[in-house]
Amino acid sequence: MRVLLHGCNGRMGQVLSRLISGMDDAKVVCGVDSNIDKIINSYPVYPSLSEVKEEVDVLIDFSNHSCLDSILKFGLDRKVPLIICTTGFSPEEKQKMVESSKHIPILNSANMSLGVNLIISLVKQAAAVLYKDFDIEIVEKHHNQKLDSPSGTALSIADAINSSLDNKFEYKYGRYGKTEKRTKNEIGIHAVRGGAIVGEHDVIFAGGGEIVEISHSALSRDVFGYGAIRAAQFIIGKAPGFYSMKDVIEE
Ligand SMILES: NC(=O)C1=CN([C@@H]2O[C@H](COP(=O)(O)OP(=O)(O)OC[C@H]3O[C@@H](n4cnc5c(N)ncnc54)[C@H](OP(=O)(O)O)[C@@H]3O)[C@@H](O)[C@H]2O)C=CC1
Ligand SMILES: O=C(O)C1=N[C@H](C(=O)O)C[C@H](O)C1
Repeated sequence: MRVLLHGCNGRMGQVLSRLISGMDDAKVVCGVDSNIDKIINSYPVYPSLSEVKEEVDVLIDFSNHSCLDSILKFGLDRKVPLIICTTGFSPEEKQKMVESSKHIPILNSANMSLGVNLIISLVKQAAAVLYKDFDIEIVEKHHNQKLDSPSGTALSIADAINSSLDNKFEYKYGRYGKTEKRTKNEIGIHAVRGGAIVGEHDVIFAGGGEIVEISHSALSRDVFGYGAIRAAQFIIGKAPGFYSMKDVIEE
């Protein structure tokens, strides 16, 4: 598998470089990063996708949401499947991905770990049983270099719960300045930023007499890296479409 790493000099790009360098059946053939002076790589690195000369089988992206248009253009022009792991996309940007996936296979997931994708199905089950009597709050914790808040994973968890309950919940991002009581139809979403926290998500179902918590802690970025590699292996040869990690795990 010939991989193009988009965002190759970032934290996740470097994890992917290391993991793929230890594989016999995969190779990073080139990378793209706006910061080309930062790191010496064993493969060519370009400042933009328009300069890439190599033939690749898949593009794995861990960069910034502002790169979306150039990634979609590259995928569409070169007929290359895309694994988009970046977070912080607006609803309009997500819609652009969906439109492009009519022509090429695109997988987008805010969290590539097996564990988070498992808890997404667990929280849906829990919410279906508990939602009438329990308040639902999500707390996410990440390192102090993270740009987007709340995390893409926290939003995916909230969306999973909400879509399984007829989208009747409204999201409340923190409660600064609020002077009224919590209502039944809200999901609270809270972001903590500090130190080197890799990524933690707690989904709290708080009832009158008991609390149920479903939590995930990433102990290393390698879990996201392994998930992205598995997703890349999955998507090569697939028909155009919009895929998720659920498709990878269930194959
Ligand atoms: N789906 C998942 O499982 C995971 C998703 N993520 C997401 O992946 C993204 C990257 O995370 P992380 O690696 O920690 O972030 P980093 O900031 O460490 O890495 C991003 C890299 O992309 C580069 N970059 C930024 N803008 C551009 C551009 N326009 N063109 C080319 N390269 C660009 C950055 O360069 P510069 O330093 O110059 O800005 C940087 O080197 C985030 O959105 C994060 O939330 C992270 C972990 C897991
Ligand atoms: O920026 C990160 O680091 C992470 N971002 C993702 C998110 O926003 O959900 C996934 C992971 O928790 C790490």
